[in-house]
Amino acid sequence: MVKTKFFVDNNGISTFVINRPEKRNAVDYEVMTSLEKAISEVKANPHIKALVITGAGSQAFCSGGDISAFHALETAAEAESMLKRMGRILYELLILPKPTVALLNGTAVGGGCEIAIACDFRISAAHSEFGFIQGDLGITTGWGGGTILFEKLRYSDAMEMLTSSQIYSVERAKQVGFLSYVTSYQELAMRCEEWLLPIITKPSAVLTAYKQMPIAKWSQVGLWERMEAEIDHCSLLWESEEHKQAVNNRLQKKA
Ligand SMILES: CC[C@H](C(=O)O)C(=O)SCCNC(=O)CCNC(=O)[C@H](O)C(C)(C)COP(=O)(O)OP(=O)(O)OC[C@H]1O[C@@H](n2cnc3c(N)ncnc32)[C@H](O)[C@@H]1OP(=O)(O)O
Repeated sequence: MVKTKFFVDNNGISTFVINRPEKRNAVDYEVMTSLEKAISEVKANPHIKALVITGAGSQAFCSGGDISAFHALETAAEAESMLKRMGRILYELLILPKPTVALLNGTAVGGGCEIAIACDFRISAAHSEFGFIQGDLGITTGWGGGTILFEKLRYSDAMEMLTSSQIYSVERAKQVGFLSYVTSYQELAMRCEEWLLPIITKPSAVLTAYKQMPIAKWSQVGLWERMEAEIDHCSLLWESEEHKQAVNNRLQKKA
């Protein structure tokens, strides 16, 4: 089964699907490569007006990094190589000069929440749940998502989401500003198109000019450099006994 899908509809709305429902749409190196290519295509193709990222099935949007693929990374240097690769992909997603939507078809945890916060908008099915669970694994966010969250949510709400590692319902996630809109799973795709149509019918130059406003600010405040610092912190914690134990516990649960 192909791990990702990418297609463009007649309105110029492109959709990237993480197609690993059997692994709750976990991100491995192949998914990273496909997402990198999709973002480049959206950026370069003038006929593409927007990018929607979603997951296959109804159980998960994305469960973050693929534990089976990444648990072999032992040293800080090995971890940093993976984390920085995905961190750069999420930075390119963040600064993409076209509207981006995380279409939350189900649960998003760990790096799944980091992908979601890198998008302009988050539209969720009513049953989805969200959690920056990295803290429970003895690490921090490691794809730059914590740094981005502090840019998009109120300080105290971002700090609570990150440090508590709690699982948020759609109601609580909407209340803290993590979600843009909530609808039924059945109407998710239709509501997403309704959301985007009044935006993508504006001239591309208008949309690009608006996106350049936060991009300029992020450049001035060194957002990428701050994301790199987050990645460095996560890399160092990757070697901790707490992280190793948490991952082994998770893998043993599977066994
Ligand atoms: C900086 C990013 C950072 C990193 O890269 O380390 C992270 O993303 S850290 C966070 C890593 N992710 C997790 O720890 C999430 C682990 N998964 C879960 O908590 C649950 O699976 C959940 C809540 C996403 C869904 O729960 P549900 O009960 O619906 O499913 P199961 O737990 O029974 O899992 C079904 C099936 O999927 C496999 N699975 C789920 N998540 C992952 C994952 N992240 N990597 C690899 N595989 C995953 C799970 O092992 C089961 O497979 P099976 O072969 O059927 O046992």
